[in-house]
Amino acid sequence: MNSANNGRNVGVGHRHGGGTVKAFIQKVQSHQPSLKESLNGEIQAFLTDEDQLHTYDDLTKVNPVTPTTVLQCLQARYSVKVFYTHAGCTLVALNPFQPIPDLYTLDVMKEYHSAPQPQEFKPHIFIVAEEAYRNVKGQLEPVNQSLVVSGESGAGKTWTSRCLMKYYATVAASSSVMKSQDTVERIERRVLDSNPIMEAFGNACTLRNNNSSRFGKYIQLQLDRGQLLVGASVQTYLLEKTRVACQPANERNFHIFYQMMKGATVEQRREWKMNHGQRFAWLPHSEKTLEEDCFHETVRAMVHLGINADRQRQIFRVLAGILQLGNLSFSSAVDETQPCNLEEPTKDFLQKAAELLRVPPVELQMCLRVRTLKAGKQSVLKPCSQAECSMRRDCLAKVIYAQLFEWLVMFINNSICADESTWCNFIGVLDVYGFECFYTNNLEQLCINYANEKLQQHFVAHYLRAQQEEYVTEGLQWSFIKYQDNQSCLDLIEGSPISVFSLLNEESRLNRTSDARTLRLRLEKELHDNSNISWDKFSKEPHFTVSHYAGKVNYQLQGMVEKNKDPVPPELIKLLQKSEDPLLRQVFTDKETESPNSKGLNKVTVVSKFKNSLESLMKILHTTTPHYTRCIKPNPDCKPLTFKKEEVIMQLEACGIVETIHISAAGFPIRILYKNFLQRYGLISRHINSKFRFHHVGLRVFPPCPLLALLVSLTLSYLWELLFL
Ligand SMILES: Nc1ncnc2c1ncn2[C@@H]1O[C@H](COP(=O)(O)OP(=O)(O)OP(=O)(O)O)[C@@H](O)[C@H]1O
Repeated sequence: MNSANNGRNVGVGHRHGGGTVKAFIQKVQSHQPSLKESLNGEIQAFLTDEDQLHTYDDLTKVNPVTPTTVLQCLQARYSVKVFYTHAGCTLVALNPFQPIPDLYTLDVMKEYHSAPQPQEFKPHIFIVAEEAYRNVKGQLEPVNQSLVVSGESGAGKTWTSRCLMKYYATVAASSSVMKSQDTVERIERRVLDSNPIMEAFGNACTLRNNNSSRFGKYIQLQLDRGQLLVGASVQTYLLEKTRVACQPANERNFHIFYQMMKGATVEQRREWKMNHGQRFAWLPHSEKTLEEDCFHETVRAMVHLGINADRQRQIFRVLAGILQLGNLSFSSAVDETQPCNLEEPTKDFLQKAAELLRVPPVELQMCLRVRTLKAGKQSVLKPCSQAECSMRRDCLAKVIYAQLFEWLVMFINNSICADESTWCNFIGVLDVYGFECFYTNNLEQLCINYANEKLQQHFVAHYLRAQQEEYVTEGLQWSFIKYQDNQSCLDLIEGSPISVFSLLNEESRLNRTSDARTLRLRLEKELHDNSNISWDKFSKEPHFTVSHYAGKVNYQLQGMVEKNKDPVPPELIKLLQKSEDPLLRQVFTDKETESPNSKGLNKVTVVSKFKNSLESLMKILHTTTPHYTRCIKPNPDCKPLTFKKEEVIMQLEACGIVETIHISAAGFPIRILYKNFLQRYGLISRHINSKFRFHHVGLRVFPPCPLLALLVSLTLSYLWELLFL
């Protein structure tokens, strides 16, 4: 990242372990060798006390705060199996990659929940949970809370989100007192049961995580006036549907397919037309057994959520139909006027797919091989090329899976969402896919990394920038702490009028086959003076490189525009609308079937849709009190209790943890609006209390007339002071 444009200056003062932050920052910023030497000396002195390093529960107490000292403390803690550490306003969670006995039990939850000052206990995700819960209880604005869990793939976000949900399902249980582990039931049980279903359909085994979420989610836990959990709602973001038809090398498809293969009864296999030992092209690595391959747990959760046996059968039949589609392959046509044929051994799969999806086999075959072009009022049939046939087959599978997933989320919401009149506040848990940088990256990674930029910006705006600006405005003694502001990178991606997204959308709206080189030239012409984007002049592949806050990523342009258009041939939708399967018919009713060349021109592109959904999310986040948890992956191989310094330091730097610690250490740990402070603590002072109370009385008696209200309040408080003080 270009630190020249991203470092911003804002102001400092106050305490910082033994010395002042101001002094420390001055030392770091200075280029005088003597000061540098003295800093090195301080670091060495701090690190010499090796036995003490693991005792730092809060990294703001580390002195001096440098990447080295922070890293050493975290490593020392990890080696004694301490996985949580405060970093000022943020909780750092190191992934142990093995179950830790007694860390998340009911007793531990109770302990944190009933403690008068949970902050005095050992750092834990339950402290974050409890703090948010008490904020709701305290009704201090903003009352609604958001728990933002971030980190790279495999760092532990989903695990952490599950812990948070279990915590609230236990301590805020409305149906039963916490008696035993099994008493979390009814609505709490249903809320928890949404997890295995969404993970079965939305998670997959990737190179970086055996249970990687391939979608983002924001769960709002709805609380009633007594802060009891009465319901929840889930919002999901950008499911990686391409995985259904194309799995990256050495990765798997979504868990649900493997669960079905492994957990089905003989009868189910017969119904799904899955012969024993049958191989499916879209199920690579099915020999691998994971603890996530638990079909019965998914079915049990479905039952709890009210998905009845008939619906379940429909869902699994459709999924089995998708698998059969994956086995279809086409031979090239004899000449362009003839449609491609299905390869002989795969004809049987077409029949099976059609039966499972309950569509006429002849029509299914027709849709996959022949395109209908509209010329005025006339329709012209045009045979598809071999590549187009495969593309249509994949597209059919993707659109079915994506709609099924959407339907499931809607069903889950209907099952767990409380009536609006019954809840008044919420605690939101945000678990979005972590920053991704692969050998080849395309639109999916661009969207995922854009989402991470947005979250980082929320953190920067809410904490790093806003807090320092507030100190300056309030005239407090404060000198500047530099931090990385990723706003310029966000502007590059989503800004107006010219940005990567706007240019991509423009190209997607043109009624012609996209050309990666043209787009590459366009990007370079329009964005050449933006320091956050660059191009490797010697690369043969058209691409662009973005300097994200978490590192540089190369994005390939080949296929990006098509992915952004995400066209679904209208014939496929029409076919599914005719299906005799009630579920398919239901999810495809009302779906647009216009040709992509007509109405489709105005179709919302993938990036526009994603941007809009993220903006809605950001609006919600801005109205809540945020709590940040940074999950850290201590090694890339997911090995238990293995700490690789280089891996950890990169993640700490990417999320600006050192800057966060500086600002937290130097700033005020508790910040409440004066009005709220008075409301909460006014009782302590008789003097303030009388004025404040009577001011309220005045306002209540004469709400439309502030002057009269003021007069009443002044007179009453004067009389009060005269009589009693
Ligand atoms: N606190 C923990 N205790 C024990 N194991 C953990 C913990 N946190 C994470 N893990 C292990 O690490 C694995 C990866 O964690 P998780 O799936 O939560 O990562 P993630 O950040 O959500 O990744 P992705 O972005 O790919 O979805 C888990 O399957 C689990 O085995």
